Amino acid sequence: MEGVDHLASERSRAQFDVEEMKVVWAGSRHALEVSDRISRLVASDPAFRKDNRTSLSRKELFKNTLRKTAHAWKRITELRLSEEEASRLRFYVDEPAFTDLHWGMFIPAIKGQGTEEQLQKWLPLAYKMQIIGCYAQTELGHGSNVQGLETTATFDPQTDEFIIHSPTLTSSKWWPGGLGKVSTHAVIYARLIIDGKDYGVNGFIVQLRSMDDHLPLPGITVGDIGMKFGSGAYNTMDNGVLRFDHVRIPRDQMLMRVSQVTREGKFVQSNVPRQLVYGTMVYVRQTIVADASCALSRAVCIATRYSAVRRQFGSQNGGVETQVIDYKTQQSRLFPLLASAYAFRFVGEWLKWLYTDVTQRLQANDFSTLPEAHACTAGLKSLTTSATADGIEECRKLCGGHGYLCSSGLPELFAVYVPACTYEGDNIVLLLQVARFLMKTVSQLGSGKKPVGTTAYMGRVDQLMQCHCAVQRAEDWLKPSVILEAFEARSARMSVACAQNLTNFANPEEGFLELSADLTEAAVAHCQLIVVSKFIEKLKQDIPGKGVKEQLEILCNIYALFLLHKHLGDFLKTGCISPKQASLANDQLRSLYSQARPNAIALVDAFDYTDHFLGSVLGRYDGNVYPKLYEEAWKDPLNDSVVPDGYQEYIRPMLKQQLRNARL
Ligand SMILES: CCCCCCCC/C=C\CCCCCCCCCCCCCCCC(=O)SCCNC(=O)CCNC(=O)[C@H](O)C(C)(C)COP(=O)(O)OP(=O)(O)OC[C@H]1O[C@@H](n2cnc3c(N)ncnc32)[C@H](O)[C@@H]1OP(=O)(O)O
Ligand SMILES: Cc1cc2nc3c(=O)[nH]c(=O)nc-3n(C[C@H](O)[C@H](O)[C@H](O)COP(=O)(O)OP(=O)(O)OC[C@H]3O[C@@H](n4cnc5c(N)ncnc54)[C@H](O)[C@@H]3O)c2cc1C
Repeated sequence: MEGVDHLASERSRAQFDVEEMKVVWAGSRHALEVSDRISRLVASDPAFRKDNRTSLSRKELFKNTLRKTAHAWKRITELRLSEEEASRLRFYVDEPAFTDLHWGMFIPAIKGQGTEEQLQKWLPLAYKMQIIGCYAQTELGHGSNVQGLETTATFDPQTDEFIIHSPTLTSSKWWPGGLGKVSTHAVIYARLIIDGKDYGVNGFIVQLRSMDDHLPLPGITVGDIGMKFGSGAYNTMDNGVLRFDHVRIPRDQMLMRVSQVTREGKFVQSNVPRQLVYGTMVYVRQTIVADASCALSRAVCIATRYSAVRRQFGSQNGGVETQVIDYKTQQSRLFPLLASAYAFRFVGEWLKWLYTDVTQRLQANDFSTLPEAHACTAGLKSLTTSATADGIEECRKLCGGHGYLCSSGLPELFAVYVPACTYEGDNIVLLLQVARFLMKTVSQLGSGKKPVGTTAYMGRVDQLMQCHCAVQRAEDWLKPSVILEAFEARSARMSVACAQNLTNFANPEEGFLELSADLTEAAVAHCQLIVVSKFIEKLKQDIPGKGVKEQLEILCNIYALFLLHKHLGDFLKTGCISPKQASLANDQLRSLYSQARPNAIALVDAFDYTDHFLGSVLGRYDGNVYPKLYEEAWKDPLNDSVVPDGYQEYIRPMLKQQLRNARL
């Protein structure tokens, strides 16, 4: 039935003001207005149609993305959209494209690592898209180990140029998005060689293709690396391969904020830390955390709406069957994901603040918070993307068989999202970075250096090593101070245990390798503490709107107690809580699920996603799932003809053969 809201009765049960929750989710009333307006603009523009993506060939798909990108850019310039509006437009168009790397990495790399003159020369061209750039760091042989990159940039004092060269097959640049078919320029990471001496990896701006006919410039071999996981999905992106054969670039195309090479070929290290060469990754990891809440909330929105529509079993005397959302098992799988989406939203907001703060400090030559910013962005990128990728797959299963159909929107969402666990730093490699930071923090505890920021709790390590959880009744688990202490004690005890175990090794690096699995678990505990504590901090703010804060408190408690339940081994092993307290936490969690139940649909409505953006028959706002699923099936190209192509060649002869055999 068109026009009927099948979820109306669900919506009428909400105990809070959904419009106010939309403001909280968007970040501000202004952000909500922008999001709302731009999402409708995209949804109403046929050029941004995306329901045919999974059935296009790679070539059609890619050309389609080029068309959409050109159209998007035209609309952005015609409507004079602000940076905020353009970035919302990119979000709602919902298609990975070379522009992501141009705006998301190429420009930030120049901004972060270029000198004033370099910014003035390159940024205006890039902002007007008169050049298109990508970020070419990873090679066939090395991705995680950036110091292992093999591409060389050798200074030639005769001509005042660098010679960019790929000395081996494994030095071929491999993966950069936008490189394969589109980019005219790239920020290339290469080993700087002067007079035979290796000065490590630095960034260089290199032109790749002619501005006249788009052909690769002399000495450059470039192409796409081939089809990736899933249909549609990330195949809209031209991830590329690139080789250099002694390509010359002027000296002033080395990004020289961190280190410089003079006309005489002298290497000069600025007073900024070398780690700033890795600065673009810090920036992008922070955006990836914010994006995790978007991808997870989208999957959760689909699974929640569908779980309220879907009925199985439980019919009494011929009455209606039970909505699957009413099963406690469904709630215990779905509601923690709903809570995680909100948790990641708020930690993403906080991380954006942290990044802005560190950037301002860097501009004033204060580098003190860079290690903390690196550890937080690396750890939270790892934690949130792993949880989101797993969460999307769980949402698919929560939708039963229909979740496996492309029309549910979940397979493509998973395929697009899952590489986030690998790109911008493999999630395990990033956790090991956090672990190094934690071990350093623990080792400095005795030195009088007070830990600050997200490790400030380590300053109370003596108390945290001995404290006893005060929970006696299930309701005690609702106290933020109780939750915080349990998470802080767990994290501190796990880090201290690793640090103590490391002392058993004569060689600390050997010890680090041997204990790396334990170290990643300590890093996860620390990152989960950050997410929980930032959710709790958010609730200390003034949050207007009837019932809004109460719902967020329920979600915060679900998030924390779900983690406690999932990682019970950690909490029990480190003696932070007793088995009895664990069981009380579980009782409380069940009660929280019951409290979340009547609000579930409204809590996903607060994401304010259009049906166009969700791209899911199961997640439709009106819940009119079955007629639309039925309709969608008939649109499949296989149903263009009643009798399939190939019948005459393959089916008919087989059937005839069976008939002959039967007669024999
Ligand atoms: C179709 C329609 C379109 C419409 C469009 C219209 C137009 C749109 C307009 C606007 C739109 C705007 C859109 C924007 C969209 C943005 C989206 C962006 C999406 C991006 C997608 C992502 C793609 C993926 C890209 C990549 O993957 S790039 C490659 C990333 N590679 C890695 O991450 C490599 C991982 N490895 C490492 O990071 C390091 O090598 C290592 C693991 C850290 C090891 O380093 P090293 O060998 O040096 O070792 P250590 O000894 O461990 O470290 C030395 C010290 O350095 C410290 N450290 C390390 N890293 C950092 C760091 N990053 N920052 C600071 N410090 C760091 C470390 O802690 C050590 O310190 P110490 O004190 O202990 O010595
Ligand atoms: C879709 C996509 C887009 C990308 N876009 C870009 C781009 O635009 N530009 C760019 O430069 N790159 C890009 N990349 C490359 C990406 O950044 C790397 O693939 C990523 O950093 C992982 O590195 P790797 O492939 O070398 O993995 P590897 O490091 O080879 O990982 C393989 C396995 O080894 C493990 N491992 C590695 N090192 C350690 C260690 N020290 N301790 C324990 N375990 C370890 C990992 O956990 C993993 O399980 C992209 C990749 C993908 C998938």
